[in-house]
This record gives sequence, C-alpha cells and structure tokens, in this order.
Amino acid sequence: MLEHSMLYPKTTLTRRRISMDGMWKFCLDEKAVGEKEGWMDGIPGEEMIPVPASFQDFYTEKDIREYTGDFWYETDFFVPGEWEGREILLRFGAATHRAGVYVNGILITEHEGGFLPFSADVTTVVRYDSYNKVVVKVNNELNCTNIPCGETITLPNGKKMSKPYFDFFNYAGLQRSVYLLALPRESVVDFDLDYAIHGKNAEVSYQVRTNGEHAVQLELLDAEGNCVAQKDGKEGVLYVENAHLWQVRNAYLYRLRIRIMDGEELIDEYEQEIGIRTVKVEGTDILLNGEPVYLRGFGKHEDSDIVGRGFNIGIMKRDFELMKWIGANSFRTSHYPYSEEIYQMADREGFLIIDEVPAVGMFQSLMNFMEASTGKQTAFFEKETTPVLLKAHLRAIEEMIARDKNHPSVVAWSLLNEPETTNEAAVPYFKEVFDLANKLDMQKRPRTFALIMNSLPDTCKCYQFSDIIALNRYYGWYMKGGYEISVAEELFRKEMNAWKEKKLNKPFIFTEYGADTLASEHKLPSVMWSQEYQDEYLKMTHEVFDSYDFIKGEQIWNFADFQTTEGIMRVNGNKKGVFTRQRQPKDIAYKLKERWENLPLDYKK
Ligand SMILES: O=C(O)[C@H]1O[C@@H](Oc2ccc([N+](=O)[O-])cc2)[C@H](O)[C@@H](O)[C@@H]1O
Repeated sequence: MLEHSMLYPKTTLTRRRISMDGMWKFCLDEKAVGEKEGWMDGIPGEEMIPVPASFQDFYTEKDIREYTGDFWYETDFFVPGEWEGREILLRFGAATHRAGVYVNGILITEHEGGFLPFSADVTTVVRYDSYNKVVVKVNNELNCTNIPCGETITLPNGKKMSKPYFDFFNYAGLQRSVYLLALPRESVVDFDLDYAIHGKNAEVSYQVRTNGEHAVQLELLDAEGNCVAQKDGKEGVLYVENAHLWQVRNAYLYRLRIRIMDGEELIDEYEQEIGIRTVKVEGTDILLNGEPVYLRGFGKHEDSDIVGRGFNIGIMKRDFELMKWIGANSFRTSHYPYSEEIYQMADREGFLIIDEVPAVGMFQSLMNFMEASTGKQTAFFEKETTPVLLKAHLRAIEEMIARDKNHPSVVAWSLLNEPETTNEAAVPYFKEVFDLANKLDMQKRPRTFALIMNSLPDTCKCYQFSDIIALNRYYGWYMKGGYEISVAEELFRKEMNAWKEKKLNKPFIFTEYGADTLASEHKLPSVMWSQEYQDEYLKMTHEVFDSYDFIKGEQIWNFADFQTTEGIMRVNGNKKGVFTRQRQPKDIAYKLKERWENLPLDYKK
C-alpha cells in the first residue's frame, strides 16, 4: 500500500490547501555540484521560472532546451501558527522524472516517476508563523530501469543528451501544481467505490481507509445538494433510489462526503464528485451502464507552446471545446497519466478516458525509427535491467490506479504502449502487470495495451492479457504510403481478417492511426504530407474499420501536432494532429466531425 494519500488536495471544514504555483527560483546543475555545494540550503543565482511548466521552451539557448541532468527549484512558503498540531504536507502534482525534496535544508522525500503525484510530510521540520524554504532537486535523465524508457548519452563535448525510445519531446520540470496542505492528524487516506445498477436504483459499494480508529460516516449528495443516501462504517453499501446515471457526454455527478467523527466532534471531512456508472466488456461489446458504446476520439499529449508539458488550464478548456465540437466521446492519456484537473473536467463533460501508465519505449529498436522499420528483433524484456524496470512499472500502476480509480471518466487502464510482444520473454512481464491492475481496481475495469504494427495475430504473444484489444496501425503511412495506398488497404484487411479468424470474442479498438500533414500543404492530386493525403488516408482507414463488427472504437493519432525530438522523421514535431499545436483545425477536422456526429453511440455496421 502507498505511504501517502493520493487524494486530490482540497480545502474542507477540516483541511487547508494553499497553492504554491507561481515563480520559483531555478538553476541548472551542469557540473553536478549542487549537493557538494549545499544547494539544498538555497540555490545559486537569481533566475526564476513559472511552476507549473516544463523549463525547456522559455529560453533562447539550445543548451538549455536540450539540457539533461539535475536542475533545482526553490521557493519560500509561510506556515500559519494556527496549523500547529496538524499534519503539514507539500504536495507535488508531478516532478519529471525524479526529485528529492528538501525543506529547511533537510531531505524529506524522494520520488521517481515523472507523471504521478507525491507528498513530502514536513510536519516535524517546518517553523510556524514564519517562512520556510523548499528546494527541489529534479532530474530528467532517461534510462531502462524506469518508465518512460530511453537512454542518456554524453557527447564528446561533455554535455549529456536524452535519447528517448519514444517520439514526444522529453519535457521535464515541476509540470503540475504544487500545494501546501494542512490535514488533521487523523484523516481520510483513501477510498474505493464500485457500482451496481438495478433498474431505476443503484448500489454504491465503498471502502474507506483512514489512519485512525474513529467512526466513519458517508453521505451522498445529489447535484442540488440533497442527501440521497447515508451510511456509517468504513465499509458498506449506499443505496440510491431513482439514481441519475453518469452517461457518455451526459454526465451526472453526485458528491460523496466522507467524515471521521469522534462522537459529535468532526475530525476530518473529505468530499469528491463521483458518477454512478458501470463499465464492462461483454463479448465484443464495451458496455457503459449496460449499453454498448463505440469510442471515437483521440490519442493526446499534454503539450503546448512555451509551457511544454506543463499543465495549462487554458489549453485544457480549449481541448475539451474542440473535442465536443468534433463529436468525440473519449481519449487515451497517451503516454502517461495526465494532470488531475483533466480527469475532473472529463468527469463533468462525460468523456471516457483510457488511462495510460508511462510504459512507453519498451521496444529496443524503436530508439531508432529506421531500425524499427527493418523489423530487427531484440528482446527488450530479457535484459539484465528488466526486474528493476518491472518494479518501477508496477509502482506507477499502483500510483495511477490509487490516484484515478474514483473518476467515472476512467473506463479502462492502458498498461503499456507499443511494447515488444513477439518474444516469449514478454509473457511473464505482462502477466505481473495485468494481474496487479486487476487486483488494485475494485471496479475491475477492462485492461488493455496498445499493440505496435509488428504485434500481429500470428506474432504477438501477449494480446491474450487484454480485455480490449487496442491496435496502433499506420497502413498507408509507415507502411505502403502514398500511391501504394491500395496495397496498404489490402494488407490492413489481411490483418483484420486474421484477427477475425481467431474468434477472440473481444472488442477491438484503434488507439492510433494517422498521417502527418503540414497545415500549410495542399496538393492536387495528393502527396504524402498534404492535407489531401490525410483525407485519403482516413477514408481508406475508416472504410476498413466499417467492415468489421468487432471494432468498437477509433482514437486517431493525434489530437494536435506536438513537439518531438528533432530528426529526419519529424518536421519540428509530430504533425499527425487533427488540430495544429495552436489548436486550430486542419481540413480533416471537418471530415471527422461529419463522420463522428453521424455515428450512433453504439455504432455497429
Ligand atoms: O509515429 C507516430 O506518430 C506515433 O506512433 C507510435 O510510434 C510508432 C513509431 C514508429 C512506427 N514505425 O516506424 O512503424 C510505428 C509507430 C507511438 O505510439 C506514438 O507515440 C508516435 O507518436
């Protein structure tokens, strides 16, 4: 079990939350001297940058953008005297990819994994009614013992450089909000929910974890604030009559209030919005509240101009407006769990999320796209480092599920993206990963992983672990693009026919398909990279989708153009966006809108 509560920080009757977002002091540690020189007591220089944000895109020097190694943040925070006797925490939404937190010079906690929250318990080191100093040492190096996977090289000039085994830019820093929290000594640590629907009524089964022995009370409030169900005890069932269900693009949110009581005295109170809904795979159907649903939407990235992967509340709002405009109902958090605020918005807007752990780059030859296309085989899960990597991967799954399990929007867990599956060594690795997700999720949501092009019906040794088979396919782009598109279609159908013959009786979805297009390029007749070709590519791909009734969803790659590492495969970024990086439509957006708005929710051919 995790040491720290993963609950989203909130102010309630018994809790206090103060935002620490703003300008923080910042310093690169190019010579790795920070610790020796005592930077934990205060970092050198006067440089300041915003939190939350990636540090890379503010500056005009390439050495800063490409910087790989340690970098330090610092700020002061005031702890009110009336908080004495409480538990005081610093809560980081994320620190990419690893961090050590020092308060008043003392190392409080370390955390590895750049896309999930952690807390530093500073109760015993803070000074009350005065300012305290927090220094965070962050590191953005990639390796093969943590996710996402990659490596770090040293150039002859002595500078380190990131070599990701994935294409998105290796943005880093304090990319999500930081909060100062005061909690009661006895508090709600965690809770789990599961739902059952019986006609008009619903049952909400719950388990609450606290760090004390006092009594727990639950109340369920409807959208008007009326209490519709009540129950005492850390475990039980709330019965809801005439339940309003949380539906796709038609969300209804209840508010769950959890209290710890000492007789009449309130010890702790925590509230969260929840949605009553069930999710289940049955045969080739994905069922939401017992009704089949066809997923339409996107693989996305947290990526925008200037702030990089930093949480950007304006971009979030715009993205949801565009997704509603185009008729989408779902997205995958490729390739890492996103900022918590995004799930909250999906809860409100009724979007379905496939929540992905940062297990990307688990394909040896993908470190080099050219090599990948030669089909060269290397056993990724057979390396000396695999056991350590697995540990980090399991830990990330545990943190992700702990953080996201109570969002109604989260309907599936994606446990890997494009791993190597054609070697037996992957099988025991997958088993551990899939078993853990099932064990930790009270709702037993469907689990999946995204299959890379060479994970085919007759070569993939791992698809049996998936409850939903998710394919990343680029027929007509990485394979037989342009004038050869008719060959691409034939190969695509050949693959789909082979899956059909397997009679897996499971739903298939496409978690990636797409073609790069420059928003500036038009060409008649089409050539690859023109908007006309993106259109042709999608027409062909959608025709194939429409030919198989076990296909239950399409999430195009990508929602928007995004920043990548520079190289011959990418024109200052991946340009498969339906929208530009500035969130304006390419021509294809109007075509997708037409298709998606005309597909019934349970789309079946
Ligand atoms: O390339 C893309 O646009 C996207 O596709 C996927 O990666 C591939 C890379 C190379 C090949 N290939 O050479 O066949 C196929 C797939 C990744 O999941 C995604 O993160 C990436 O952005």
